Amino acid sequence: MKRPEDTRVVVGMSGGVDSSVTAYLLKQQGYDVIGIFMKNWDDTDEFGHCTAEEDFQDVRRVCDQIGIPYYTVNFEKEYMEKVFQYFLDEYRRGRTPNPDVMCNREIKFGELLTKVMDLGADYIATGHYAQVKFQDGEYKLIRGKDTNKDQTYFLNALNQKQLSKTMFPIGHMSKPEVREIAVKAGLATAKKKDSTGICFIGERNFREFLQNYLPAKPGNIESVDGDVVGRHDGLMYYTLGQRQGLGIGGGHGKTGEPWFVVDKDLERNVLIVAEGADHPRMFSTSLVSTDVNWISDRKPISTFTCTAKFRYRQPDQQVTVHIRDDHTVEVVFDKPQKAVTPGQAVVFYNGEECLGGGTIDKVTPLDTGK
Ligand SMILES: Nc1ncnc2c1ncn2[C@@H]1O[C@H](COP(=O)(O)OP(=O)(O)OP(=O)(O)O)[C@@H](O)[C@H]1O
Repeated sequence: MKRPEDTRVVVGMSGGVDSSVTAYLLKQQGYDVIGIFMKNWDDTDEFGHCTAEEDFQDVRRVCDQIGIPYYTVNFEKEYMEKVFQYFLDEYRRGRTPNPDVMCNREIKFGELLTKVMDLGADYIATGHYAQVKFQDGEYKLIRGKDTNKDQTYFLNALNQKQLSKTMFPIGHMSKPEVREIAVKAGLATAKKKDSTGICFIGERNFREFLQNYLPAKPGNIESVDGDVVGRHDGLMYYTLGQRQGLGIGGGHGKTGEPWFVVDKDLERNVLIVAEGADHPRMFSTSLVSTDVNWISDRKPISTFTCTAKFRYRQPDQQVTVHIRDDHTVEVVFDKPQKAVTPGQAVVFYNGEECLGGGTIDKVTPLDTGK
């Protein structure tokens, strides 16, 4: 084991409070710390205003305060090719993608990690709420201690090589603890608001954003009984389980309850809706994923039980995983699940350990006898 002063750690700094505290703590612990800011997206608006530039100014301030050198790297081209194209392709296929999983695998722990190693670093560190532990001869990805903030869901596509080079220095803390450290240390970002939403969209209107890249194809909205109940302005704007924005009002239905999206018929360009938040058509009993990543090199080879999440922040659900081949699994739910959405990630857990995950490809609807 190298001593901290001989260990170079490059911290991915976003200009937010979490990565600021990450850098601060590592410096306090005596590591040779360097800050690095990635620019992945040009968001300069018509007034020349750019949030990436403001974020970089915050990185600069914090690094000066802590007394560490900092760099900036531009991965706009790589981000466009590896994350944004995938994001658009998934929407084209009528799915609801999760760009954060891809960004972690391809950019933060792909391009950035490679760059960091070029800078002669031993480790990359980020402000993710997750933990890496070396146990039984391998690296394990463990949930962040703050269950409210745990980000292992987005880190499910990492492998042993990436985890062996990764530190999550705030993973054993709660968000209020992290803020308190930032305040006590007087860091420039101590009071900065948390970022929300998909990073390249930011606070912008999602519909307007998507419209710039994908042509919207209007079509019919049909009820589960096949009646036309309205028009939609493009399937990509809707996600399964969604209530608002159907614009069909009441009066068409049988029960007078609000309408919810239960399916998308891509071939006919039809949005299928049903009345009521718990309509049986919204439920499924199993799913298939064809791009599963197992974090351990000792991959499961036969059926096993564990818990899983089908969306971020969902409570864990009990499932049985049937291994079909190296990357394909069928996941059978103990209880029918609501609005399991193709394109989103299914992520597996054994207690506190994240085992890996994949993209939800197909779901089996609950047999409603219809
Ligand atoms: N533009 C960037 N450049 C370098 N590292 C980044 C960048 N964006 C995010 N990261 C790293 O990835 C981590 C998780 O990113 P996420 O977008 O979830 O940020 P966050 O939870 O809001 O954290 P923060 O408060 O640091 O912004 C950050 O803490 C940071 O270490």
